[in-house]
Amino acid sequence: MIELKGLYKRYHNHLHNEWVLKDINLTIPQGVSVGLVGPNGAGKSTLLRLIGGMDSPERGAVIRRCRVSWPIGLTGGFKGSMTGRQNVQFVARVHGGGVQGVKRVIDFVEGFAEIGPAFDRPVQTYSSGMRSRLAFGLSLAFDFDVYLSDEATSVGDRAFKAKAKQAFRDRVGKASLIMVSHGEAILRDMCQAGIFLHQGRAQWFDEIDDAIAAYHETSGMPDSAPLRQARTATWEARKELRAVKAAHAEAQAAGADQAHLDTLMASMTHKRQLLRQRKAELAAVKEQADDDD
Ligand SMILES: Nc1ncnc2c1ncn2[C@@H]1O[C@H](COP(=O)(O)OP(=O)(O)OP(=O)(O)O)[C@@H](O)[C@H]1O
Repeated sequence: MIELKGLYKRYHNHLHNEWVLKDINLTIPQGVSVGLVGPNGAGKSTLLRLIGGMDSPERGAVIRRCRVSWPIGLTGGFKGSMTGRQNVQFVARVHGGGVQGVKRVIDFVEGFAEIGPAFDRPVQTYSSGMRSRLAFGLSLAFDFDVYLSDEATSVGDRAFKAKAKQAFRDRVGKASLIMVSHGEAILRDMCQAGIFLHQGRAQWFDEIDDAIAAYHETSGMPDSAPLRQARTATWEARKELRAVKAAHAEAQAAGADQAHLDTLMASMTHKRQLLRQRKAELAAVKEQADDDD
């Protein structure tokens, strides 16, 4: 669980002296993945940095009752003159875990980043995509309860993004995600709840769809009734699929008999088909809405 208590944040410079965040009070429950939404400059990245402890609030407190990662893909912390391997080794040592732990982290990052011999070259010779691969691998090498992800820092090519997404999916049930993205599809895909940031204030929504709808509402492009309906139907289908997946994982862990597992598998296939159908319907409604504009 993460508690945000009376958070205030502003930056002091010649351009900026306004509150970016004003009196934010929220509790993020354990195991719930959350998307941060809001317009450019609303303070999403700022809030994520405060949650991760990369920056401190002017007033208030962030109480972390779990292990929280640094923002995934953050490349700023690497030492350019050291190789990828040396950088990873350094972070792994700082985190403890002994010789075996350090070796496990290095092996994981080398395998995950897939940058070949460049792993043994100085980081200052890397392209931004290569740095990003190294940083992603490094974040995912540690078992955090909550991973932070900011699209501003998590660049990478398509194939690599898919790999990172899969890595998150594999952790569902074990860890959760707090994510900043303007990509609504990825937010819907990865998050259950949402925080909508607007004019320094934060509003919590149990459903990411409702947070996105609130954002659309205030940005002057409210969703039409058919679009809202199609979104809700897609959301319901996604929720049902998640529930069956969780039941299957639980049954498997508890050593349930094969017949029960088969029934759950069949149900999963059905729910997947249903979700595909709902997504297609949603895409059609969106296309219609775009044509009407
Ligand atoms: N280091 C900084 N120094 C001064 N001002 C900053 C700094 N970081 C952010 N800001 C300002 O704080 C406000 C919130 O920025 P932030 O990056 O948190 O917003 P955001 O919602 O993540 O935006 P975007 O969607 O454009 O990425 C902006 O007005 C920005 O200019």
